[in-house]
Amino acid sequence: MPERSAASSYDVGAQRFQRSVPKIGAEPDLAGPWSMVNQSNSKRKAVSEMFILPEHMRPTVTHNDYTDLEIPVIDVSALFDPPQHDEKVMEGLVAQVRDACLHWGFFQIVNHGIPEELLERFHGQGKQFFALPFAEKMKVARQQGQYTGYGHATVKKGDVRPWSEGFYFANDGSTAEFAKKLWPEDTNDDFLNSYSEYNEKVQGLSECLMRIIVDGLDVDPAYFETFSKHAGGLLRWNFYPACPEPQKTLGLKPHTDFNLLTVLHQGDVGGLQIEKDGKWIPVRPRPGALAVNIGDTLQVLTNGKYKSVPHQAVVNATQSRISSAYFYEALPSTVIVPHPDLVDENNPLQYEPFTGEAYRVYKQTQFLNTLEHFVRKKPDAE
Ligand SMILES: O=C(O)CCC(=O)C(=O)O
Ligand SMILES: [Fe+2]
Repeated sequence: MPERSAASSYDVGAQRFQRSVPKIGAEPDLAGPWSMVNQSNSKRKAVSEMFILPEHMRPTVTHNDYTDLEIPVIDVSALFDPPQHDEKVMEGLVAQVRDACLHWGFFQIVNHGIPEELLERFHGQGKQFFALPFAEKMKVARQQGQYTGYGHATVKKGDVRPWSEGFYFANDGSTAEFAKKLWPEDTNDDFLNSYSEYNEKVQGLSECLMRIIVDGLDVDPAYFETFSKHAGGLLRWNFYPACPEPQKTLGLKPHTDFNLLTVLHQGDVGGLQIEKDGKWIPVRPRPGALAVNIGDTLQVLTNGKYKSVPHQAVVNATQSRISSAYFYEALPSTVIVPHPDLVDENNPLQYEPFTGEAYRVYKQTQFLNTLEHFVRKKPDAE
């Protein structure tokens, strides 16, 4: 249960909704970062108790147990090449994306226009950052009420620790501040440049993806502009050190993402798993490809038509791994309400209105199934 809560209400059309919304209570978990616990002896043979999950929560499928199940891989070059004016090619792309959103909530993309060199350069900076001594990294620790910096925004005191560390970036000047704290003598241009180049490219790509995702819904696209017009993104590096007992812990516990859509650079080591029909499916990394998943906000805007896919990250005994997740999201203050054209007698309104802010806060208390908190109660239960 949240420690503190506040009532908040939104007016939407003629209706007024009241929600109990927890305040930002999650303290940055200074007891948590992986390197603090493991700084003195990262080669130890056993995993500290605080990372060990109860048996029923442990991973059931290893990081590289790839199956033949066809996770969609979509060539999106039509977004950039001259064929974008060729209706047939665009229609084909929209149809593939629509199919993936309906059946998977997830797909991989190739020929997406972000150079592999840039992906590698940005990851290289991540590797250097996480290799810094713990005390150095703590100079940029996430502060209470903030979403940027070093730490895990979704981990609370008392949780079993994830076998990972995170670093959150926002495009608001905080990255330059972090660079100054980490490298006061010389602000490490490579760190700042690779972040801003990658951020700009991945933001542009997310905008294009959002447009083709919306095109596949066959509804008035203008409605979505309210949410995507001011959309921005939070970026997170996830670092998963090699783990002596990978079967007892998880790099990231099962969750859905909160936002419109996520563009993930998996790196070249497996670890990402998505849930499909009640089974965990490892996603085989493809050189240069990016993974895309639908987030909870888009699930709500489509009134549940497109599903936000549950996913998790497992770790392995020999290789560390780094991933970068770009969370393309509506302005946190925007009230999220399903598209009216997707609500009818056969598809009743599924969610109560909420803001991204309220959702983010709630996510800190409940990592998986966060959206359940905002599911509309059946009229007879009201
Ligand atoms: O690292 C991964 O493969 C998954 C990352 C992820 O799910 C996240 O950052 O939300
Ligand atoms: Fe995620």
